Amino acid sequence: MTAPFERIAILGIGLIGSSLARAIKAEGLARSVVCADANPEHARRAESLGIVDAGVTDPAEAAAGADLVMLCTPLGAYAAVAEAIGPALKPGAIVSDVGSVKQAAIDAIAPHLPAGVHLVPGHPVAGTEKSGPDAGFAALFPGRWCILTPVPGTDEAVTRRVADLWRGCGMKVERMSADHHDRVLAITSHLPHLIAYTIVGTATDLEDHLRQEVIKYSASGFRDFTRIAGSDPTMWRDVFLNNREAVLDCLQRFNEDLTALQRAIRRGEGDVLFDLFTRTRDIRRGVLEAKQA
Ligand SMILES: NC(=O)C1=CN([C@@H]2O[C@H](COP(=O)(O)OP(=O)(O)OC[C@H]3O[C@@H](n4cnc5c(N)ncnc54)[C@H](O)[C@@H]3O)[C@@H](O)[C@H]2O)C=CC1
Ligand SMILES: O=C(O)C(=O)Cc1ccc(O)cc1
Repeated sequence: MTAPFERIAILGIGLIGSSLARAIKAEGLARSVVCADANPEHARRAESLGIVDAGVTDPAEAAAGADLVMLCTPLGAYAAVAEAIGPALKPGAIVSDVGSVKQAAIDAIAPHLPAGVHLVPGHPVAGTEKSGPDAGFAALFPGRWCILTPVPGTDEAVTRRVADLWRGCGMKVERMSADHHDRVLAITSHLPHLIAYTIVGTATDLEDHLRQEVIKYSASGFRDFTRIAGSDPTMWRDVFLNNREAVLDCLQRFNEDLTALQRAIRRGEGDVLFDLFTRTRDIRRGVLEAKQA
């Protein structure tokens, strides 16, 4: 059977890039997979793991001749990477990405693409708190959602090729506007990370003797927060800088709700707490049911 792609170039071979490379190899989705990474050790490591056919540091070298170029770097590197690869892209090439914010991704990439090159932004909503090429695994994707945010007017056949790539990795694919994606992810992913960073930071700032106790008696609730707060600082700095408005909007609502809870506790309004906790428990049950479906 012929592979759907001749040559896929993955730019940034960290957690997501290397997971994708592994899945492409495992499922035979391309005849060759190459990567470029600004960190030469990551490019070499990907080669020695056998998950790419060649690993280089120059993104233009990797992108030259590729029919699909997938940006898998932190969002803050997108504009420079897109500028570097623009002149090397072959006519008809598809440029896509995996970034956690979509409107900023489009704004950073689109101006650097020559006419005749297609842009299909995407976001596999699957990940972990780990980073780098050794952290990746092909089983990251099956059963999870991948959201594509093509701009109106994008060639339907091209969008379908990218959707089929992610389906080939085992993902379910959905399409929406970049703006809608960014609002949804602000509340479901970005705010939870901000809260985890904050609570772990607050615990760290406690006086010395209390901090030791926090680590020693860390119950599972706090441990879960430390997992999320252990996520890559560069990646998450870039997420917040690139989804500023939607995150600030969620944060505003969150602060108001937190203040209401604070008042209920101060006033001893147990019914307010009980009602909220009952509603949130129903949501948790719904999440578990959706996972099993
Ligand atoms: N970590 C996660 O759970 C998820 C991350 N994403 C998105 O995937 C992208 C990558 O994230 P991860 O794989 O987690 O990060 P990572 O830190 O594991 O990998 C990023 C890779 O990009 C390389 N890199 C950095 N700047 C570069 C540049 N200018 N040129 C070439 N390579 C460069 C780094 O050396 C590293 O190997 C981000 O845009 C993030 O928003 C999407 C879904 C889940
Ligand atoms: O590790 C976790 O709990 C995550 O939430 C992973 C994750 C991080 C960023 C994304 O854009 C998508 C998924």
